[in-house]
Amino acid sequence: MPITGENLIGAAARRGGGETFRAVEAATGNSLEPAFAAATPADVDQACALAAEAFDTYRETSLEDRARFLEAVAEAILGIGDELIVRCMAESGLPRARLEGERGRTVGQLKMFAGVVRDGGFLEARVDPAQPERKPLPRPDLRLRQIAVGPVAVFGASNFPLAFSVAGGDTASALAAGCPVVAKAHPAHPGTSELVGRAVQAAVKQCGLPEGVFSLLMDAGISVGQALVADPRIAAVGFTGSRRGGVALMQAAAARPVPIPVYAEMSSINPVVLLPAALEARGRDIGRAFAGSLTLGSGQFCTNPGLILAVEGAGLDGFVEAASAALTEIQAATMLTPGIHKAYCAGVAALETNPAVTTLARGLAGGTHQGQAALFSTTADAFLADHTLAEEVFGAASLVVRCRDLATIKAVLERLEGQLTAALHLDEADHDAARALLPVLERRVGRILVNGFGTGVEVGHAMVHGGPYPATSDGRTTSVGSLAIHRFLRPVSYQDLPDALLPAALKDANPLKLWRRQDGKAVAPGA
Ligand SMILES: NC(=O)C1=CN([C@@H]2O[C@H](COP(=O)(O)OP(=O)(O)OC[C@H]3O[C@@H](n4cnc5c(N)ncnc54)[C@H](O)[C@@H]3O)[C@@H](O)[C@H]2O)C=CC1
Ligand SMILES: O=C(O)CCC(=O)C(=O)O
Repeated sequence: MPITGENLIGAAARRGGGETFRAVEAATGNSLEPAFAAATPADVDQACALAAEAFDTYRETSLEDRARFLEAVAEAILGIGDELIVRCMAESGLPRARLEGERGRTVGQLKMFAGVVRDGGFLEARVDPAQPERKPLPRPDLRLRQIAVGPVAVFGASNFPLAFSVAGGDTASALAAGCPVVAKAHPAHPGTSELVGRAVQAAVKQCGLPEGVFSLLMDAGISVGQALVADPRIAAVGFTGSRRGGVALMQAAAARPVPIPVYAEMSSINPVVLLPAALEARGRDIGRAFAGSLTLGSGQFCTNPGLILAVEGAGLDGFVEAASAALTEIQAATMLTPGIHKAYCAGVAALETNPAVTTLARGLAGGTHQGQAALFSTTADAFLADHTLAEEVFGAASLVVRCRDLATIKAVLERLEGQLTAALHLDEADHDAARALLPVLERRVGRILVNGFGTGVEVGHAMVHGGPYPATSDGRTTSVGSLAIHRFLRPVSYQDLPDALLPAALKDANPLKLWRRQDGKAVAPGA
């Protein structure tokens, strides 16, 4: 499939009239063909108009048709073949195996949402039948279902060019909810975005859906994104990226005459707590495993373990020695963009020159665009006194905070901002200590894990990839897993509507065969 550099607006592919830009080969910094042209305000307007036009038809597609559409998108992505992986490797600098795995995750995610749609449970159908005889007042017939919120703007992430981009988790969950999507391609991988966008476009056509169900807009700057979020037809936003970008979109969305929700996944340093018995028994092993997680994908994961908390002592020394030894042998790896590499180097330099911080280890030095791993340490007092030490350094850098005792670990956790994940390394003798930390962690993070690291999010029904601000803009939700669909739904009640006018999910005969809540109790279809 040739990459043309066009915007995909409904069923059309049209060259933008805005500024031109080229993708950059991550490893060399060289420009790649072809030239892309940014969408114009008229393109944004048309994509939003088509999305609004498609909305009422698309949101009432049958559950089976919508599920088949999601599966068709998955098949179309696979149908691109190796060309997708090759282009994505060039644009992102990520290795083949990682991108093949990420493609599998993207396709699996779409198929999982197809299953969620077929199941129909997300509609949360509730029926409170009328009670005309109730005293002192009769009760009306009340029924509730969830409906799609409207067209959703999705911002692809730089660090997951497939699973968190054009047809990634935000798009899959929005389409599953019944929302048309207008995607804004990340300028770090426009060719990958176009290939995936064309696959979605083809699936829309193949399934006979209105063309406005999906559009894809290009821009190397921020004006298309700003226009998209400001457009009155956009009803919600999905975003993964920097805190600055996410906050800018939150502000743009809040400043509209009709504000809309922004679901932004932003920064996180993902504390890892090493508890004493585990540290004593296997500190070195944990250190080696940590070095692997830290440097995965050149550290460009928002789940990257950026902060280690432990009580000082021989166990922690063993961890540090083993982690440092492993890191000094790890090759530097190409980062996603020159900008991200520059930001990483600046973050590392700030830690290196901070008088309260000691450099424990650096990975092997690399080429111009390669990130060199870094491990630092500081004391709890210094960490608590300097808020810059708690800022995300996006890449393979981490800070060990030496604590006096468990109470100090708890005090540090209490002071952290919201996080996506927290990991506890523990043995049975650490259970009491862990029990004391769990309430703090529950308040601070979206996912708590034991004897592992947060990198590599499982896509499933019980996953939360979210967390309190600034990990995300709205800690009540997740951007990964089936619960993500709820970001793009809202409940509507139907009072005393005749059966003929009720949506199928709520009709007396329950034609969709849904589990429903009748008077608050779960009732099986046919019961
Ligand atoms: N925590 C995380 O998951 C991630 C964090 N980052 C951090 O973000 C930095 C920059 O990386 P990017 O991927 O380029 O993220 P970014 O936040 O700068 O950009 C992401 C997307 O949002 C758009 N955007 C950004 N600011 C905007 C604004 N004010 N108005 C409208 N649209 C806007 C961009 O055009 C792009 O499409 C990295 O160096 C890293 O520090 C990046 C990726 C993931
Ligand atoms: O660790 C993962 O699998 C996902 C990480 C993520 O969501 C991100 O880096 O943006």
